[in-house]
Amino acid sequence: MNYGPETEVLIAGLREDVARLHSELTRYGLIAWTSGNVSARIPGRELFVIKPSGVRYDDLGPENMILCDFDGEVITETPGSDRQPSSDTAAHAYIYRNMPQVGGVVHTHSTYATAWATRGEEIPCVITAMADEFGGPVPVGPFAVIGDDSIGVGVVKTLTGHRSRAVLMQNHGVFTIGRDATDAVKAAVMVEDVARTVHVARQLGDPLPLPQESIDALFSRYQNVYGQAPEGALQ
Ligand SMILES: O=C(CO)[C@@H](O)[C@H](O)COP(=O)(O)O
Repeated sequence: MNYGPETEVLIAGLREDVARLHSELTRYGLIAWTSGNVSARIPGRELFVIKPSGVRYDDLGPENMILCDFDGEVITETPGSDRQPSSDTAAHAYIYRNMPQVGGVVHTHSTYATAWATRGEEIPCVITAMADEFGGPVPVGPFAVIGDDSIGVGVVKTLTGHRSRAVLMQNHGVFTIGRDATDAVKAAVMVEDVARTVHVARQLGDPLPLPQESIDALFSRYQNVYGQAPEGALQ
């Protein structure tokens, strides 16, 4: 299948990005063995690229990322199409179909965030870094078994209209969304960081809540002012 020169260049670039971004999950200790996955939407097309299922991270490359449509079907006769796509492909596809502002999706079983998910407990917004990055608590999504739309349905239901780009899927792990795949990977890194900090704080006592007006002000600054080229909140 050929989508024309402009789209083919986009697809090639996103294959490179998604393959490289998987190494960020190992770099930040967010995955074990072949767990987790990253995908990126092809702008302007009902297509996305995602990792192949169960392939070691050291063996991932642009050529084995898999191009799928928004029904989660592999586009045949494209690089990587000889393998099975991620077992979360249906979830990623559902998110792209139902959240047009989302350009990237990440799933991990990162330790501290997944520990919060096992309790079905949201991470309370008690540090300024959470206000900056998530605009409030990191919410919990419903328990859902892998393999069909149900995880995607839970992610979309929880995150639509929510400031957070991360959701703790009960008894399973983390899903994050972003403007692009890099943004979603950042959310996965940051949710594990804050999950760990708040977990440690809770071992020593009761963390003090942040005033809502401070959370709002911190989120607005971080999303609209912080850094070199702020792009504003995702939603
Ligand atoms: O949670 C699960 C399996 O229960 C999956 O999300 C794995 O963590 C990654 O699967 P692949 O992307 O390699 O298929």
